[in-house]
Amino acid sequence: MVTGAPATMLDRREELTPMLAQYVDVAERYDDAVVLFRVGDFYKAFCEAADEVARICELTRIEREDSTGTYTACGIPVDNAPKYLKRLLDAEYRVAVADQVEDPEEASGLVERAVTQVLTPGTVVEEELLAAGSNTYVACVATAAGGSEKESEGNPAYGVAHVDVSTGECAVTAGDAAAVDEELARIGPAELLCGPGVDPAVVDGADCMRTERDPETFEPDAARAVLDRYAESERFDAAERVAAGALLSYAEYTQGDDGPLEYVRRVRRYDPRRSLRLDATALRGLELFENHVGSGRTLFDTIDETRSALGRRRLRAWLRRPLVDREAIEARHDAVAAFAERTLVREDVREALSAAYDLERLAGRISRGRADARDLRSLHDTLAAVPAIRDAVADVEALAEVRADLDPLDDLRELIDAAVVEEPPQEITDGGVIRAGYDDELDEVRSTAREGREWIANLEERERERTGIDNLEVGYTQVHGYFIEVTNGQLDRVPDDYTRRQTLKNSERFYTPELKRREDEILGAEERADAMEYELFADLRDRVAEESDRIGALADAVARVDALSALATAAVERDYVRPEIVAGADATGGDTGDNDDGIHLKRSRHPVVEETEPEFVPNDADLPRGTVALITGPNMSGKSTYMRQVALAVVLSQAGSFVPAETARLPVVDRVFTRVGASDDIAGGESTFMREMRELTDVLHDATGDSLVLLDEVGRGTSTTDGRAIARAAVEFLHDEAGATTLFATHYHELTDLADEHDRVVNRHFAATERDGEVTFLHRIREGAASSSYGVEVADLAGVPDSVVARAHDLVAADRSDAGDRSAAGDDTVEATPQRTLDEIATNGHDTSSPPAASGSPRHDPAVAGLLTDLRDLSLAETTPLEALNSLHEFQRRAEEAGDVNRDGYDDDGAVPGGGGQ
Ligand SMILES: Nc1ncnc2c1ncn2[C@@H]1O[C@H](COP(=O)(O)OP(=O)(O)OP(=O)(O)O)[C@@H](O)[C@H]1O
Repeated sequence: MVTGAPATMLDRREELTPMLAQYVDVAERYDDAVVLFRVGDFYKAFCEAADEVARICELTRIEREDSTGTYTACGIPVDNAPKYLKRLLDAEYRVAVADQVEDPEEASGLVERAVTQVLTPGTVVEEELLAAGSNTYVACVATAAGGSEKESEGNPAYGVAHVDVSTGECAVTAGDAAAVDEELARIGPAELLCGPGVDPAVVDGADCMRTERDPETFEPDAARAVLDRYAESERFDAAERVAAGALLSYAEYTQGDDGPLEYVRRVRRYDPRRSLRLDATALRGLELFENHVGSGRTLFDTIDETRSALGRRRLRAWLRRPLVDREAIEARHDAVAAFAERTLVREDVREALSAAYDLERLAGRISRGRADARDLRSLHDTLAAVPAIRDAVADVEALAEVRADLDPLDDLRELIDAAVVEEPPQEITDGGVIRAGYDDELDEVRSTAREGREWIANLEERERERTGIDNLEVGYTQVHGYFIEVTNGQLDRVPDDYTRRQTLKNSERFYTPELKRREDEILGAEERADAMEYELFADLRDRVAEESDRIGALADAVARVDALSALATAAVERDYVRPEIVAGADATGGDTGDNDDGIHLKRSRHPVVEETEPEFVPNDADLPRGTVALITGPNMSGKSTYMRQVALAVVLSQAGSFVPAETARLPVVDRVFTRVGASDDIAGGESTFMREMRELTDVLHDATGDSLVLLDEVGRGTSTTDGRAIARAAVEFLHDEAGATTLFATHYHELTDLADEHDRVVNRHFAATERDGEVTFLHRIREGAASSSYGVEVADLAGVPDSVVARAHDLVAADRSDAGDRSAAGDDTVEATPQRTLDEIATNGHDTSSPPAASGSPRHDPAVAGLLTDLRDLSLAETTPLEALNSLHEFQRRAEEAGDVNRDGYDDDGAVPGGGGQ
């Protein structure tokens, strides 16, 4: 990274021109950033920095020459800066913008320049660089003592703070290492600061830019001094104080170090346990906001019917932190129901919301003194939309609370309307912003200018009359100002009071003393009017900024209305039902009633899959509290989808939404745990199995009787024996110790006998049918355990060569009949299902010419048994196609050796490398 002052300039510092010396001074002070230096209409970088900026922004470098020699420069046009700034931020650069801080025309000598802001990925405020519907956060993790000593007894080890500099939202919490990981996953910061003493492993999961700060800003006293400017420091834990203080000091630094950020109006302290806990694994596994496979659609995309950026951010926050307070959940359901039942109210509100601008970010720009006249007009237009929203919800009792908060701020709206013209220009320094009638003095100055212009407009006619020169003309040029033009033929009629101004080929231009006086008057008046307008505007902006608390409260209400009406729209359009929240259930520790307080869904659907699956099959879920449901069934039969849809119903319900089902009775869950397939892709440096075990550890440590646990094929990353043992032990623990409601999808059919020994373990399975040799998945959940997994059929569907499929069928059939023998002998109990067994399916429609299994057949040979075990244990997820072929080749060889092979009919294409004895 090329930051700070270019080395080549430092080397010859004494020789630099004053401007470049100024550049080097600034660049030295901001040595962690690339400095963009305002020169005329460009932001410039020089020497090495110029090379880097040119490379990243794809701009041309130019060679400059001055008295001190040649150097390279690169300029970003000021008018088009955001586009290039974005590229620099994307390349993980911090950008210090050094602006001219005095008027170049008034400067004597070198114009003074200073860094007015430091742009970083987490602290940008430029509208063009921000995603409208999501927040951009910078977060900070710090220890209580700023790293100089270990945290004091009993207090949480880490503080985690985050701030959105564009809206001023700032919050802080504290917790242990696991809580930090979970919070960072929920916050999803664009940039992260870490205090000294923070174990790097703690913040390992955050995938964002890291920013180094001076360790001094994490000193408890220094941090407290900063936090004091924003909040009552005593309210916070020691670690929270350090995290919030250091973070706000960084936020101030990025905004030009002008002192406290007015628009950070409060520092909210929160307890993550007051919301449904979803850690990084759950957020990913349930695909709430990210989905890298399949359709790429997420739950949020599916239900996002918001009309404003404000509402979109709110809905996102609701989904990220669903509630655990039953009353609060029901209050949201009441409001959503009210909107859902009243189509007209909903439509009126949504139409009015469409006119709303992003109040939070407008308020931020106004407080920062960055708002232009158009921003104030946008605020006006948004305020003007509020009465319509209020009127629409007037008679709806469930919306009374939010209605009360919808203060249209009439005084502010009227003030802006009286002051600012309807369509103001972008620039606030060139006049044309303030309405006539707003300020007497301005009106007078303007009328002086107007009268002057009128006097000039009539001058031509008056002078023609006075001089008798018929073709005399009055005109104006930028350079020479007003003039009276007389053609050469008429020059002898020019009166004495005309003074020559300019000679042209066929004419002369003159002025009179009165014309000169008027001209000065007009120009002076216009200049004064512009300056007065700017002052009046800045004053108006300050007055509006003083109301930022009220604007903030209104923004909050508008965001709520938008999110609630969006949830209602999603519910109506997608046929969701209001969940009944089970009495007595309250994950905050309230009484948890009787056995009936579990999850009960009738004909539930997966909200995202049903959008793309034209014939989605709804399924019931009846899971009394503490039930452990073992779900078996073929691959691709719908197990994962089912488990996720149950969890999504819970998440949606607690976020305040209705749920995709015919009826729903749901408890309040404290935490959703997942160990589902998605993490396989992101195992990173760890083995898949290690990752799986880590996730399982979290579940087993933290799940409670109020938790919902989804486990998908736990144990498959290791050998069958170990995997099965781990899976069984985990189920027993969840049932006996944690008491968590659990959905456990597994291919270990042996586990299904757990239902015989444990009260709350139940077996469910997904069935498939077979017609004309083809397997059809019914996607329907049934009582009992599945008999087999149809993995071979799925291999067939996926296009595995016929010979391999046929051979696999044979091997499975052999293994099955083997198991059947054992089962008959009483050493393996598999609950039978009404479905046909795989053996039947496998041998029906495929030319499996292996001999029928019988006691004493070669399959009982230890060599064959070993072969079968190895075949089963082969982890396909971790095997490359080439390795698979080699393994297959090896299996064939061993099978042949065992003398139990009938390869006729399997060798059609002889595709095995090395020939395998063909
Ligand atoms: N209820 C349903 N109705 C219609 N289609 C469904 C249903 N459930 C799942 N599907 C479809 O079946 C496919 C497989 O589903 P899913 O991934 O849930 O199966 P699975 O049993 O978990 O498979 P595996 O054991 O291989 O992980 C999905 O892509 C989905 O499109």
